[in-house]
Amino acid sequence: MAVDLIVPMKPPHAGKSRLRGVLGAPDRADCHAALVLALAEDTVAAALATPGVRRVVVVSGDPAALAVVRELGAELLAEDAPAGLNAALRAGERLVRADDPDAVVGALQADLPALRPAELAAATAEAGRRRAFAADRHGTGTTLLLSAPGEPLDPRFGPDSARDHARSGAVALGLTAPSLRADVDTPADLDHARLLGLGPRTTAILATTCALR
Ligand SMILES: Nc1nc2c(ncn2[C@@H]2O[C@H](COP(=O)(O)OP(=O)(O)OP(=O)(O)O)[C@@H](O)[C@H]2O)c(=O)[nH]1
Ligand SMILES: C=C(OP(=O)(O)O)C(=O)O
Repeated sequence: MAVDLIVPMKPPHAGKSRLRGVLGAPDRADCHAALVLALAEDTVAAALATPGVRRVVVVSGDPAALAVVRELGAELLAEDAPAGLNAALRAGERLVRADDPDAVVGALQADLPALRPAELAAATAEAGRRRAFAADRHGTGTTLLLSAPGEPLDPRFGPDSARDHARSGAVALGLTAPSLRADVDTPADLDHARLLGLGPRTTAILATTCALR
């Protein structure tokens, strides 16, 4: 069954605060924003390359970031005023359901730079027609939430979202899929994703533009 994915993305200079200073000198805000954008680009590129993924809609309030992911082939939904992650996801869900009320809608985090299309495809296959989620490698956060066909996504991202998605009735996916579970919030997460194999854009930022400190 085809899946329409919503990818929420804060303006790169504002997002991923726990990674601030990991690149360049501590005051290199441009390095930080470039890294956050590269994480999202690699995530979006992998999602677009995944069999069974029909649409990838990026929701953001940052026009420059949206222009970059449009080049990759993503659709865009501009966020007028920041209303939070779950509100951004619900806006994306309304957009895709207007075209196909029976769609399977998914929320995919924008910080999965090691994501492999085969692992994302395996996750959607395991979900089948059930509302389901993939917890992050720590077991506390959520990297992917899928709706049942035509049913509400009901996103509950935030602290301990894996617990909240399970309590709300979503099925916890059991597949290993390490690249799908490797979201990057901290320098340790970035090291972990490097071991799995980063996508080309994040690799380039680390290698050329802003060397690791
Ligand atoms: N469009 C949109 N995306 C959001 C919003 N809040 C968070 N996100 C995105 O949701 C995803 C998960 O959020 P977090 O992992 O907490 O990322 P973050 O807020 O950038 O990170 P920290 O500053 O370290 O907490 C990231 O891809 C964010 O860019 C929001 O208000 N709007
Ligand atoms: C908001 C979330 O992301 P993170 O844990 O990466 O901050 C979440 O997992 O629900």
